[in-house]
Amino acid sequence: MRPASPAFVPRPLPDGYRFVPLDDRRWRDVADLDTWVFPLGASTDEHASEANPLTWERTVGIVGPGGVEDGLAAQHTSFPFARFPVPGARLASAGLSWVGVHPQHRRRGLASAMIDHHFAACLARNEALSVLYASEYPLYGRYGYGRGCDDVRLQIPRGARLLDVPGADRHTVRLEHASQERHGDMVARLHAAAGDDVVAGLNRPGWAERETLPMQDLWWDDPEHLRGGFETRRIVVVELDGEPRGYATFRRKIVWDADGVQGPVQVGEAVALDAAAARALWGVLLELDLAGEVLPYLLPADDVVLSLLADRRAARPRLVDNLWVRLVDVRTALGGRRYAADVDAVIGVHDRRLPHNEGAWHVRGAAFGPATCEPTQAPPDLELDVRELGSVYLGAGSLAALATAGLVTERTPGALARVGTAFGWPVAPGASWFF
Ligand SMILES: CC(=O)SCCNC(=O)CCNC(=O)[C@H](O)C(C)(C)COP(=O)(O)OP(=O)(O)OC[C@H]1O[C@@H](n2cnc3c(N)ncnc32)[C@H](O)[C@@H]1OP(=O)(O)O
Repeated sequence: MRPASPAFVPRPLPDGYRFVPLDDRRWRDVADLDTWVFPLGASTDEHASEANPLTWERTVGIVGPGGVEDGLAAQHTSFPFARFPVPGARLASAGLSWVGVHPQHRRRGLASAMIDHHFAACLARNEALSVLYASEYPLYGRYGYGRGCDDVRLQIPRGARLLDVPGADRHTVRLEHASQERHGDMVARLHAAAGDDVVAGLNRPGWAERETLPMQDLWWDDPEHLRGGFETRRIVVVELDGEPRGYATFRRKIVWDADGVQGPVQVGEAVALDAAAARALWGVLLELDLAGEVLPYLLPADDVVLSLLADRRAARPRLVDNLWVRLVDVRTALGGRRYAADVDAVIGVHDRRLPHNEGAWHVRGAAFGPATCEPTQAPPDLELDVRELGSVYLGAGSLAALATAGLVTERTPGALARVGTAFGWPVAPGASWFF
């Protein structure tokens, strides 16, 4: 054991600002600030008429010196992921989102105070992790978030050849307008099943489910200003003996030019329960008439389509940062995941913001079995900042690579290889939807 750490004291707001709780009556103010923060092209009225994805008790505003009448100076919310997938397990986590400061009030510490407020709320709710999509890459490292995984974006030429998979041609295909009423349950069921058991009992870390109704409403909402000239959302469902085995949402846009008629097809979320279903699904997506290229995004870095494409290079794969991860409670987070190799190591963690995370942690567990994490006074085998821990936590990233950049220090020879192997995971992490 070691002496208790000093308590976490959230950074205060600048003079004249105060936090305010928000509820349904403030939805228009929240939507209005959102139009200032994210210039999406919707008017306040249009934005306020869209599905409200917020859980109010997790949504906090800031008002400035002018008081409530001046509207909101800043706001943030978080999505409740009670069952967020981490390697081999699930942990209560908070999906931080809607972080925004009115341009009138920027660069005076409002966001920093909000992030501390968020960490305090996570600790009070026993959420060991906070995860997010970063609007701009440099924003969140300073708060201890690490780039937890990448997703892959593709530009697949229409008609690109796919490898044959036995049984694919036994599937039937339905092409329909995507509808929450009609497809909501099927999509939720297949999405969850695809993340739980990617292969032989291995889950996909980061594969966040849309756990609450507001999250589902957010995903299904299809406002015109977010379509960028594309059609309304469509869905392809592949079935075997009448049972859905995969789906993909997509939108098309027609382009008429001197080369003829062609256009992009955006693929929103593509999920299949096995290789044959995936082959059937992508076979349809790549053969849509009047298409030039097919543009899936938010695919995990090991998505099945990458292995099915006969010419992967022609699909011009590009890696983009997906979820960012912050260990708010290192002890629960390190003890709450599983490891891909036996682990028995002391990890020294530096955390300038959350003092209870600072210090040495003894992590023990057998390969793919439950693990424990206890504070210790033993000397660390490895030392790193909590940000680097976030970037390897979901099983992507590499401690060795971070060490080459001086971001991880090996104190016990061999620890980097052993612990780095244990932190990996055979299935690439990634989330399939923006929150
Ligand atoms: C999970 C999500 O919700 S992602 C969405 C984030 N929101 C957006 O991108 C919306 C547009 N931007 C904004 O609303 C604001 O500029 C925010 C939220 C990014 C920052 O708010 P501010 O109140 O100005 O930030 P604050 O004054 O607390 O600055 C914190 C630090 O971040 C830095 N910072 C702020 N904005 C940026 C930026 N766009 N790029 C790089 N650094 C930035 C500041 O320089 C400061 O650095 P320091 O800690 O070294 O002093």
